[in-house]
Amino acid sequence: MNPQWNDRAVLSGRGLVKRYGAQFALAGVDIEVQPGEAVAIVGPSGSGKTSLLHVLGGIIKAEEGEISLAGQRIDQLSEKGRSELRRSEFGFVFQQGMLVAELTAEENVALPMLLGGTPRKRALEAAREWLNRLGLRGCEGSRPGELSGGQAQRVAIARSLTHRPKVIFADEPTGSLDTRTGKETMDALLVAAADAGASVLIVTHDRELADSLPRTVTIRDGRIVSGLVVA
Ligand SMILES: Nc1ncnc2c1ncn2[C@@H]1O[C@H](COP(=O)(O)OP(=O)(O)OP(=O)(O)O)[C@@H](O)[C@H]1O
Repeated sequence: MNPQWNDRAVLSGRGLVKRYGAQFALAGVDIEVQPGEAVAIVGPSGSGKTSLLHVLGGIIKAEEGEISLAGQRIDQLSEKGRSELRRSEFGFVFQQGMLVAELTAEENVALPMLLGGTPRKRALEAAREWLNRLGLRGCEGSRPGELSGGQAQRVAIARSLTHRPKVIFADEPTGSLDTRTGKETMDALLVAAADAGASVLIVTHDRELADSLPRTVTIRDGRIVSGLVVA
């Protein structure tokens, strides 16, 4: 391991480069996330925010650079290894909850656990507990089409946390909600993540939301221009 890396960081990226043809989505990004830390990632449209989230979360591979999770290199994992990592160590919340329409709220939340081999009864119990923590008691049997936008995002948040991931990656998680519901949903995400001891990386266009987090990283043209250092 590079001796300059901070042992405390739960997630580190060094020299990350991601290209699409001649276009640099990431042009050499260094970033460190501490355990339990909540970090906003802001920047103009097309600056590389989603690319950074996807590279760090193992959804896509960078062409260059090193990524480390709790001190272990993860950037050289195979597709299968990255898929297992995403399922066991990371949680994801997207702008549209991406819930499975045919499944109930509790089945949606239980899904990552079921895929990870947890017995159905135990997975559903844990799912109900998380739904309860996110203020969704009574919605366990509802399907996504029967939920409001804010409720659906809370289900997605519960789903991202049930397997106790080290890091949650959230891409515009409140982008499709009205301001008040967005703020309530964001608060719910931050409280639940803190409860679970997970770090959170949140891509957002919402300045107010970003300012409410302890640390904001600004990215421009694929490079971090501020917020590199932990406050
Ligand atoms: N799949 C892709 N194919 C080609 N180019 C891409 C692809 N994904 C991203 N890019 C390009 O990479 C650059 C960074 O895109 P990215 O989506 O990471 O930015 P962003 O900051 O998340 O943008 P936005 O705020 O609009 O979502 C942009 O120039 C974009 O056009």
